[in-house]
Amino acid sequence: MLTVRAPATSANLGSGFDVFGVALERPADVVRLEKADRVTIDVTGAGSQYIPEDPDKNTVGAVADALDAPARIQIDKGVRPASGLGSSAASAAAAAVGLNELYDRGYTREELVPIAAKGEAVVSGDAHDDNVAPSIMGGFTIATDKGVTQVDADIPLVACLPDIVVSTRDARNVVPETARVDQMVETVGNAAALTTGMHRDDPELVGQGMHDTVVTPARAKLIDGYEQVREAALSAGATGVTISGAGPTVIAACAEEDRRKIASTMLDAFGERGVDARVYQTRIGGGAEVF
Ligand SMILES: Nc1ncnc2c1ncn2[C@@H]1O[C@H](COP(=O)(O)OP(=O)(O)OP(=O)(O)O)[C@@H](O)[C@H]1O
Ligand SMILES: N[C@@H](CCO)C(=O)O
Repeated sequence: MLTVRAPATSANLGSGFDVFGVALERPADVVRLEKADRVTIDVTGAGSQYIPEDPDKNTVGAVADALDAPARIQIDKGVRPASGLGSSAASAAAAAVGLNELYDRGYTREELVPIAAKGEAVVSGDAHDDNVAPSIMGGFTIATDKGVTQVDADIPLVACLPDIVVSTRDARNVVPETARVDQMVETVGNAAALTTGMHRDDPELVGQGMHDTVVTPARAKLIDGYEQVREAALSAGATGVTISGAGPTVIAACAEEDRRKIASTMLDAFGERGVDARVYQTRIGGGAEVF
């Protein structure tokens, strides 16, 4: 029996749509795996009532298939599904890391990323690497079709999850099909600033680089109160605010000393719109751990 803790993640970070991701120190999924003749899945914890236990419909089933590694898999969800915090990816990442070890398959962490992404294809129709990469490798990741570049980074973050459900599938349907050249120029500048900020552990530069005028405004319409929460976080000292993954979580980068105030301000701003929310005071953390 193996136990794996795989962290929640935040993909996109504004300027890095479908490319950037960070591992969060908390929350996380905890997955227990044991060799078996066939794949069985039990799910408990946050939002478990909405998560299928059928191996053909759960992200971990696709990973077990890809690794030819049947197992009894118990998932304790720390990350609510359809949250924008890489819920489905955290389970897939934990299964990939755990089954690789349980069956001694010998893949490196980077090689496990496309295997875990097969789980993401089950739920969103596309195999994105931008959540599974940081959940497996930790830190800040740049996932492209050439592979994954990983940097250990230390940036304080606030992730505020409203009681709204936005599925990745729905959020992808509102992504514009085209962008103007001036928006492309701005995005390149922001993505470069963010990447440099991650190398320097600089929350100002990371926050500046989270600005995005292409995908985020289209998706913000799916999140009641997004603009108010963003404004509130910025006025409380956040260096940058954007939608986490496909939403509805709103994520803010900040200096350590402002984190608590930003967290309560974001909760209040959702509350003023009549939207219940919960908040995680977190930071960029490590990848999946095996116990
Ligand atoms: N192991 C799993 N954990 C969580 N959700 C799962 C799992 N397996 C299948 N699902 C399904 O995946 C869907 C949630 O995935 P989705 O990609 O929409 O959200 P997310 O992973 O929280 O967000 P994002 O990818 O935007 O960060 C739900 O329909 C859920 O039932
Ligand atoms: N990059 C993906 C992350 C969610 O899987 C998106 O924003 O749609």
